[in-house]
Amino acid sequence: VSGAKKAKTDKDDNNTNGLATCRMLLAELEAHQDAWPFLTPVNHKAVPGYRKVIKKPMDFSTIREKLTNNQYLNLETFIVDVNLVFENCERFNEDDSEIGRAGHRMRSFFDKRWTELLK
Ligand SMILES: Cc1nnc(-c2cnn(C)c2N)n1CCCn1ccnc1
Repeated sequence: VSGAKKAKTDKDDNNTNGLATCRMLLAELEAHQDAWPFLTPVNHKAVPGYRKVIKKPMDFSTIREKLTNNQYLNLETFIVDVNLVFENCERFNEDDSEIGRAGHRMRSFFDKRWTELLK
C-alpha cells in the first residue's frame, strides 16, 4: 500500500539517537594509546580501597557491552558513562601519576571529539 508507514529503525534514519556516533566515539577511545588503564574493569580485589572509594566503577569494555546490549537510550546517556570513567580516575589517582595523566589526556581527547562530531 503506498504511503504505508515503514517501521522506524536507526539503519533508516541517519544516526537516530546518536547511536552511530556512540559506536564511532567508543572505537576511537578503545584505540587511543592512553586507553590502557580503562580498557577493562579495575580489579577491585587487587586494588586496595577501590571498591570503597569508587561507588560506580566504569570502563570501556563495560560501555562496549552496554552499547551492544542496547542499554544506551541516546548519546547523552553514553556520555554520562564515559565521563564516569574519567571522574573515577581523577578521584582515585594523583594528577601527577601515569594513570592520572592518561585519564586527563583521554578526557580532553573525548571532549574534543564529541564536540567536533556534534557540530
Ligand atoms: C582505571 C584505574 N584507576 N586506578 C587504577 C589502578 C589500578 N591499580 N592501581 C594501583 C590503580 N591506581 N586503574 C586501573 C589501571 C589498570 N591497569 C593498571 C595497569 N595496567 C592496567
